[in-house]
Amino acid sequence: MTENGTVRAPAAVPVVEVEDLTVRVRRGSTLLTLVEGLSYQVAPARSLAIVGESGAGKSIGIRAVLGLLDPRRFEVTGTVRLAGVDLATLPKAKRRGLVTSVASLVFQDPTRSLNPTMRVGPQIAEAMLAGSGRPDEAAGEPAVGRAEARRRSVELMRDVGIAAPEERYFAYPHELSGGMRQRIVIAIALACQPKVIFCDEPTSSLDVTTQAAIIDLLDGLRESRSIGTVVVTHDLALAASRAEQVLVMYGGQAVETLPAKGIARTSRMPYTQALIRAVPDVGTPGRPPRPIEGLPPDPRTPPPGCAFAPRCEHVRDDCAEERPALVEVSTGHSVRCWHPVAVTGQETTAANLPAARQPEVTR
Ligand SMILES: Nc1ncnc2c1ncn2[C@@H]1O[C@H](COP(=O)(O)OP(=O)(O)OP(=O)(O)O)[C@@H](O)[C@H]1O
Repeated sequence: MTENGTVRAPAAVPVVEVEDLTVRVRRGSTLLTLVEGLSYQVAPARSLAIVGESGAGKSIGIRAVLGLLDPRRFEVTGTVRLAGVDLATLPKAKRRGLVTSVASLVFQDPTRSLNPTMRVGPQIAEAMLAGSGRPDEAAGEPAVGRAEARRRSVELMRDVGIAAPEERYFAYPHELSGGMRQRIVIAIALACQPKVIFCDEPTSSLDVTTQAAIIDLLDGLRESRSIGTVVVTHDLALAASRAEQVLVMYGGQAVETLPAKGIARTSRMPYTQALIRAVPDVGTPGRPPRPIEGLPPDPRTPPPGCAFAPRCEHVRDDCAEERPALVEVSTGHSVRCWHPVAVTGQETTAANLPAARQPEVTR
């Protein structure tokens, strides 16, 4: 209740909340850390892009959230809440059901997600008929029957921009273009009426025009169906132009998280700035992209201090000594860096950070 007596609408429950997610893989008698202390949340109809070079831990991170990693090989710790439910509080059997009813995953390569021997429409209907694809059951209504699943699948095909869906329902995947196949994959992802869709490089196997069309489609669905999206991508330009919040990963950790708007001006982490400089800027032909020199850290030999220090052009002696913590520098903007860089290229002293949030010393 507010001071003038009006009732304030409750804040929407995030569709996904990840807290302190750490993933280790067993290698012989040792455990290698692939993702460490990852935290983020996404509200309904909001979008987060997770960006970073190959091997940063983006894909392993989302697979861990969705419980897709083999527990015999991977050790996953931390908290994952989907639509407000902490997965750890559910018995194993119910956990899978909740994940599949709340979250969907769209992979990079649609040909690998689709069954090549099955017509595309029935693949959507199958997803709907699977246990999680019975949205009416929760409301006490009967489960979807085959005829209804087929009718809804045709509707979904239309919703994802497939023309003449009644005919294409019977097409095999190889009879469709790459963009059409990815639309089918998105229709399958929608079949369970998810609250959040995770997309792992959803457009990198497609040509540029089709990429834009697929991203437009995902944006439209996010708004019209109030679905949260988490998009994993190498493409910082894509992330910055289409997501609301960007989380930059390096060496298995979040190194900067910030609003996407104006990221080129607002970023404070030298790694994010290096990623921005590596993007070809078609608007300024005189300024060629600058690839980041050197290689990301190997999880077998993690550096003792800041993981980016060996490649950072702003590195100082103390950077390689201890690992910096992720520190909030303004609302919605956190940086893991001992000497965050200001927009002008000048380094910010730790004294410029809020006193209670000085980078912690973690050994
Ligand atoms: N199945 C696996 N078993 C063991 N280690 C793995 C496995 N999959 C990935 N890794 C390791 O985990 C780390 C993170 O990989 P991940 O695929 O999450 O990176 P990424 O940021 O998604 O990169 P890319 O964009 O190339 O997919 C890498 O060091 C990788 O070698």
